Amino acid sequence: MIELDPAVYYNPDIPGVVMMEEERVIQFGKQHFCPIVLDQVVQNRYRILSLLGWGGYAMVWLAVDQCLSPSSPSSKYVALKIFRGAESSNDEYSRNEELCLRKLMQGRNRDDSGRRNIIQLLDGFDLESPNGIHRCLVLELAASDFAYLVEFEHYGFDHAVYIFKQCVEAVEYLHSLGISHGDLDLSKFVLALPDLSTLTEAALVSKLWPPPKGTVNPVKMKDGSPLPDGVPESVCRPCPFDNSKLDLEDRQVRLIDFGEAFTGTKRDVHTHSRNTPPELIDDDLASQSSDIWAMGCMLWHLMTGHPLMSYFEKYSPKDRYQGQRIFLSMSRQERRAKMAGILSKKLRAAEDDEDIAVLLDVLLDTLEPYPPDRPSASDLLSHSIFS
Ligand SMILES: Nc1ncnc2c1ncn2[C@@H]1O[C@H](COP(=O)(O)OP(=O)(O)OP(=O)(O)O)[C@@H](O)[C@H]1O
Repeated sequence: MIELDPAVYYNPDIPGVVMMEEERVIQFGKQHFCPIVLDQVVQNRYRILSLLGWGGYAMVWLAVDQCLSPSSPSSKYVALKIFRGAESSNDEYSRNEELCLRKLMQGRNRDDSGRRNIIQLLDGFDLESPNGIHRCLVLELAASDFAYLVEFEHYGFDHAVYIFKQCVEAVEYLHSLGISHGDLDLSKFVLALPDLSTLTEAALVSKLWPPPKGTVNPVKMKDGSPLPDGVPESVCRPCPFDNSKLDLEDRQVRLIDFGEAFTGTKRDVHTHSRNTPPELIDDDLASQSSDIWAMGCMLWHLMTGHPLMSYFEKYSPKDRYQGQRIFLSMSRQERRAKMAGILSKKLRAAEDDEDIAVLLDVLLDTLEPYPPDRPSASDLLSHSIFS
């Protein structure tokens, strides 16, 4: 039998490794990701148990806090969001996220609906590697994000509305403190976990899929030379929680990733392209109303399992905003008719069904082309869809 070499090769030209199964390049080198391996202890305190996920700016790891004291505000198991290396500890992107989270932790009352739907920041520190200074945020640990979950789970109308209401509450809380998220998408809402602190490490890790140790690939150089500084000895794939192994009676939602957040209005905000509002396509200013447009796109995604604008695209578009442009070229009535047809099939209901009518009202209001015509997050909360 031929033995397959499990190694992945570091390519200094990228610089990074290509993760074939994930169809992704993970960059290591100056100002790229921090070289972290499983079982490593970070800050003499957090031992790494698994990779949970990655984005453009950071890798997020599951860790156990080895220095937990009864007075500590932290939890036994946490998520460590470790940013790319920066030249100084004042990196704009990570600072922005941290400052915003700190403001959100301090604002309004602890028990406010909305505040509890924001991921908790527990601590923050700098970590040095040959790749630079990495800001590291210690966050409340959560399960998978909803963009991933809707691929496998179908939510009926009531369940989707229940989840969406929590998303709106989180955004209303943010907006009440003058902050816009700037990058709302289903992938930014994660499922809260029940208290797992009584579990042993082995029991906790058994709730992840795939098992983390099985995803580890050694990293080598093609020519057999030693790895350059800043490249980890091994890489692994994300192993999020497997919902079927969790007790998730009451589905609570948490909003994550405040790297694009801003106050007031802002140009050049990097939204997910499937949720980019018309004002940003036109290179105009983003505002709280831009978040509301994204909420409309998300509500559709949650109800149907697919991004809204993909239903408006024709063939394989070269223009990444083709869906939005076609959507905007239609009148409100034409949009309503097209969306009603799709929703009635997806939700197995008649086009004039009451649930569909109220859902279409929310969708069309949030997706008004002109930003001032969209409702605020607090207007949305008093909509009859939630009553
Ligand atoms: N607190 C958490 N608990 C569990 N998993 C998390 C947590 N925070 C983030 N993740 C996972 O890590 C992934 C990347 O996190 P995040 O979106 O914050 O990174 P990012 O680099 O800022 O992303 P982007 O490039 O989209 O801005 C998420 O999609 C999610 O799967």
